[in-house]
Amino acid sequence: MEQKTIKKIGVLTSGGDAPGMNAAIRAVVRTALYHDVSVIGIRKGYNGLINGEIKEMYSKDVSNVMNLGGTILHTARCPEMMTEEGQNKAAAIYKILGLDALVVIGGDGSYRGMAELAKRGVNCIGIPATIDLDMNNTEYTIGFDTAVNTGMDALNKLRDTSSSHERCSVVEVMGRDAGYIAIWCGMVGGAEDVMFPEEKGEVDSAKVIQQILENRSIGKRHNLIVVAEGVGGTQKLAKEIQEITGIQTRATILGHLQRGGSPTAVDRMHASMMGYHAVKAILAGDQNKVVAYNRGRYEILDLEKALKMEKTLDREVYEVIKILAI
Ligand SMILES: Nc1ncnc2c1ncn2[C@@H]1O[C@H](COP(=O)(O)OP(=O)(O)OP(=O)(O)O)[C@@H](O)[C@H]1O
Ligand SMILES: O=P(O)(O)OC[C@H]1O[C@](O)(CO)[C@@H](O)[C@@H]1O
Ligand SMILES: [Mg+2]
Repeated sequence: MEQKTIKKIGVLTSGGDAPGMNAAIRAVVRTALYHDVSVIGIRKGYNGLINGEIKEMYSKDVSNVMNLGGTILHTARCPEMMTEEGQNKAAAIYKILGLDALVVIGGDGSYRGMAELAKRGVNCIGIPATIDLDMNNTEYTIGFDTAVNTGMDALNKLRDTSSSHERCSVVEVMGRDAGYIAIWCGMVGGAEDVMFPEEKGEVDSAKVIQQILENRSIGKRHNLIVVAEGVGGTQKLAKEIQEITGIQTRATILGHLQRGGSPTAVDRMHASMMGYHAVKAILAGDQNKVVAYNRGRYEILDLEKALKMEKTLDREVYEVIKILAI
């Protein structure tokens, strides 16, 4: 079959913003322009596609963005894209714009949106970007490293004050459905315990309180507990710890702080390489693929297969956190 010449592609960012998205946009735009392919930037994720909020992008549009958090294309959660009507509209606009491919930079939900578009004749290429790291087909997602470094920095600061007052500090990090940020922050911040959504029935405040008391009995003068957003009840847990143990306890919810900030070198590197590989895949004639990073290499996987892959949170890290916390 004769390969179609690629002349014009679209790019959008979708779901929660993630530090490094701008570096990925830059790489997509500049790799495409280098190969004489024009690029249409679509604003506010799938919303912008449905409403035709677009702008042609030139090299200068991605100058000085590598170091910026957030996304210069803006992003959104788009309820309309969850409906057939919205999906049909998005696919129709893609065709009206005369795009040969659409690069979607986003998380697992954004990939599910891509699968709907693929069914309607849109050639989608995904770049994994979410601070949550909860994508089954790739060992890395853009934004995770920056978010964990932000969490670590906060834990360092909270350690200063909680050790000075000999208090317990309960810190809530992001992750509604996934505990990767919590587990990593727990390890690199030296927490005594971590509560994460994948524990399901096992999330147990009595166990955490028991651990705090044991650690105090062996001479620890302060405590640091990390809770993932998906577990919730952080304020309540802090109150319970204080009431039962008599130890002054403070709760801190880091919230959206973890989504912002200048991307780390790790995020800039992955974003640049993934953006480059996405465009190279389009030029090679690939249809409905995603870029992934596994076993130290960048890969191009089938979108359908990628969505069916499974990944489980590595509990070994959690076990090590517990061993190192004594
Ligand atoms: N099943 C689906 N069908 C069609 N579109 C979807 C589907 N799931 C999600 N989307 C679209 O993708 C958008 C982004 O998804 P979501 O809000 O889950 O964020 P994400 O891409 O997983 O990123 P993050 O988790 O980092 O915020 C949704 O707002 C919606 O427009
Ligand atoms: O910004 P929103 O829409 O409140 O979403 C928050 C969610 O987004 C994430 O930050 C991922 O982007 C999750 O960790 C969090 O649960
Ligand atoms: Mg997600």
